[in-house]
Amino acid sequence: MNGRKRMEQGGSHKNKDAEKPLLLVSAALIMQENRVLLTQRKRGGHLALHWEFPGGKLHPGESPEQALVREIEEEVGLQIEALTPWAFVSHDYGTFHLLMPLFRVGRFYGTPQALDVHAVAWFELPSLRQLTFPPADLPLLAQLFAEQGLTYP
Ligand SMILES: Nc1nc2c([nH]c(=O)n2[C@@H]2O[C@H](COP(=O)(O)OP(=O)(O)OP(=O)(O)O)[C@@H](O)[C@H]2O)c(=O)[nH]1
Repeated sequence: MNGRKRMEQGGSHKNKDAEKPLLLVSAALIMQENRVLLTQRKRGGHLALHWEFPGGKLHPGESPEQALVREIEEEVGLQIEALTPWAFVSHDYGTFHLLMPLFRVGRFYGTPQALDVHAVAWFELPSLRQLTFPPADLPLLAQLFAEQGLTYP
């Protein structure tokens, strides 16, 4: 069976041995003048009101890059280009396992709007220490800070 046939709605597929869904999510590192663009998750549901890197689940048949272009347009109304793989997360959330590539965005067009998120905002790196992030994001934040010669938290 090929990878596409094993995909389920919402970008997840079964890990045959553990029977734990693998959730495939694509996320964006969008930076401008030393500030990073983050979105805040909606009220209710998983990790409500946590800040995170904008992005979302892969739809069946999409590449991570295609999913990210679609999600960023839907969530914050930006058109993004020149995606470069930067890091990835592999995190066990208990009921599912998250696999999330984070792409650095080379170019974007438009002004961020909170279209399908609770909020969207630009943050100076040190101010990220005051925000609440999903546990899966902590290694990404450490890597982002280290790149700028800073430590997280
Ligand atoms: N976009 C994004 N998702 C993340 C990050 N960190 C992290 O753990 N996730 C997890 O990856 C999944 C993202 O999928 P999503 O945003 O489409 O999930 P959702 O539950 O809001 O979608 P849904 O309402 O369509 O079901 C969530 O389980 C979320 O908790 C991150 O930095 N960015």
